[in-house]
Amino acid sequence: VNHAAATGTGTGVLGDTKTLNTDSYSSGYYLRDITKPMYSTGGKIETYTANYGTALPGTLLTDADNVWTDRAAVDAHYYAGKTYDYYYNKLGRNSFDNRGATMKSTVHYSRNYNNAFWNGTQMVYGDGDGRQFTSLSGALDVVAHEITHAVTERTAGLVYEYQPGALNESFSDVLGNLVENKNDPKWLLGEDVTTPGIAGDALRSMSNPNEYDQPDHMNEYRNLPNTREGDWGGVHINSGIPNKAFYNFVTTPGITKDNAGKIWYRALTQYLTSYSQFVDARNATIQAATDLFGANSTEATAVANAWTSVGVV
Ligand SMILES: Cc1cccc(C(=O)O)c1OC(=O)C1CC1
Ligand SMILES: [Zn+2]
Repeated sequence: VNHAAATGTGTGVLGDTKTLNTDSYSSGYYLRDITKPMYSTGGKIETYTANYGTALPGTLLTDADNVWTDRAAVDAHYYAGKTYDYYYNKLGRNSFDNRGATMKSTVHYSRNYNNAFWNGTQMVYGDGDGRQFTSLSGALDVVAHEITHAVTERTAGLVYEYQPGALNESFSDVLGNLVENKNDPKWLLGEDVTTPGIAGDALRSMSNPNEYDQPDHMNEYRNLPNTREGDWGGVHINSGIPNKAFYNFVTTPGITKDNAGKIWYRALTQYLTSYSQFVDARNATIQAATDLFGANSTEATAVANAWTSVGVV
């Protein structure tokens, strides 16, 4: 059966209408995007449902008339495509492995599941419990955050504990917001899917980490145990420090989001390694800015000042 690219429409988690890249087959459509450059070597974007179970990847979603009503699936698919586009067009990376690997997402994972994760092979999204979260694929910053965990795993390999783990989390928050590209002065994370009953809140804030109980300076670094209860040494807590450094950098006059993304991406993929500490991230981002814009450039100077401002010297 020959595959042909088709254009469908779908309703997203927040009730919005989106145009979807789908794949037509004999008697219907697959939720499969075969329009990306990676398709030249077989790479696709595919979206599955776990049907509220935990077997992965579950079932590839199909539809008879190319009008898609599974809201979590619509957003997982559409936002994975947007994330692919950012990495390819802005950073020259071809999927998470830079070799055009197929990007698989599964929605409706388990029940009332307040979590989203990269499991080493694919993205997985819960539907939330309707109080803490709504379906987690409903936010582009969340989807790009998860896909960036895959990029980090394939490049720097920052281990998910203590300072390297907090850097791992921070790079996902940074790229999550750069891909989402909202005019959000607070650079929030997860604002579209957290507490559907409460407006204006989020999981984290890069402009003011303290607002969500994260440190924003080394003198507030939290020494936590490398356990589940200790958030693996505080990877989602101490990430406030590199997050604040990035915020201070990207809001410096003369610094553009695109150039900030290029610098952070170059540091992640060319200089950082498994056990890099915050000070290594300082040096890696200064070196990346120097490589791209010169030693005394506005960028290189602003990067150094940003890390100094959060006590990483
Ligand atoms: C919701 C959630 C729970 C646990 C881990 C993560 C994780 O991926 O680290 C997670 O997703 C996020 O943090 C995204 C950015 C909002
Ligand atoms: Zn994460």
